[in-house]
Amino acid sequence: MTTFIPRTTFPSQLSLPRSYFLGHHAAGLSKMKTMLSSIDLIVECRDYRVPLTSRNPLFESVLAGRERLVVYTKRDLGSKFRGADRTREDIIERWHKPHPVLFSHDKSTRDTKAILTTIKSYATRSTSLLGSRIMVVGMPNVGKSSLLNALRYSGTKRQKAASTGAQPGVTRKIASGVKIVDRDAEKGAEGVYLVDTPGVFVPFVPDAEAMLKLALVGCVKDTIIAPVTLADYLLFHLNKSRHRWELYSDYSPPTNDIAEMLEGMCRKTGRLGKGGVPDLDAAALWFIQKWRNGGMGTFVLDEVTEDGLQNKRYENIGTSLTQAKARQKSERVAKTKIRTS
Ligand SMILES: Nc1nc2c(ncn2[C@@H]2O[C@H](COP(=O)(O)OP(=O)(O)OP(=O)(O)O)[C@@H](O)[C@H]2O)c(=O)[nH]1
Repeated sequence: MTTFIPRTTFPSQLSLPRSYFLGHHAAGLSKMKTMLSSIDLIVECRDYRVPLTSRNPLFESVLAGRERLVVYTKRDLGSKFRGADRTREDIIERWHKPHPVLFSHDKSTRDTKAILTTIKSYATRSTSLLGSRIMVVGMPNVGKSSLLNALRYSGTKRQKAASTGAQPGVTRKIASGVKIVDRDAEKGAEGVYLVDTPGVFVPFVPDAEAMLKLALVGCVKDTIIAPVTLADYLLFHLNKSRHRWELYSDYSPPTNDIAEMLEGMCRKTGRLGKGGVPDLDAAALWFIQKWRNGGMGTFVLDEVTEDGLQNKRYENIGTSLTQAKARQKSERVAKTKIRTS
């Protein structure tokens, strides 16, 4: 029997779109900027599975000058159980020292309480008689509204106030503040309000693999990148992960060939078109969704190393739409040259 050797690199994707900076992202960001003077703290959400790639430098440049608390969301999807990946979390904490960072699973009372306690400690420094206002920002679909709902329930026992959804772009406008801590007249403490904002994508993603990661975790609509390409990228990671191929062993033998795996999946799950032809796109979407829901292993897509964040800071990430357009144009020209040479 031949030994299966997983791929160590993913084929380069020259024609992959690298931008998803929509009108409501730009509008939301400029509105956030105008609101800064009334905000005491920014809670910036990043996805636990892509702690480096889901950092949006726009939040640091456009929303500079406010205290910031970084929360790594969807911890349950990147870590087998709470505390299982303590080393990784220690490294992430060191990236941000001396500032605190927190990790969250929106269904974990313990995680939510820890975030609420930290937020309250910032809120006590506010001198406003109207209470303290906190703005939650982050890439699309990273879990901002879910965090808001969890904090509201934990702090006030009130039911959810923000809509959530599996695709990005559910929140399109900046809402008015939602109360997450009631006013306490006896202690003389004013209420704490959380302002939900629309997810904002980076104007330009420097490398194609970063775009694949962001699409896989759901920051980009599923119509932007071909599902089979995305499923192939997931298979690449699955084969490299500690789970290896056990998680898809119902559908195919260990493989680096996405068509072979998806065909097996189509046959097993009945995703067949006319004449029994496997519907690879449908199977690819199902496979991706299953992973996003935690049913295809929990692992992270970014490599977490001590100098990871430091190295990322110097990467040429586009910070303006003009820059993004210029980069896209030069890439188009380069591609045309390759095609015609
Ligand atoms: N497993 C898991 N899923 C989560 C968690 N937090 C949020 N989600 C799910 O992720 C999806 C996106 O959550 P939202 O709260 O709508 O994300 P958002 O950042 O507000 O999205 P935008 O409207 O695009 O800005 C939803 O399907 C949530 O149920 C988490 O901690 N764990």
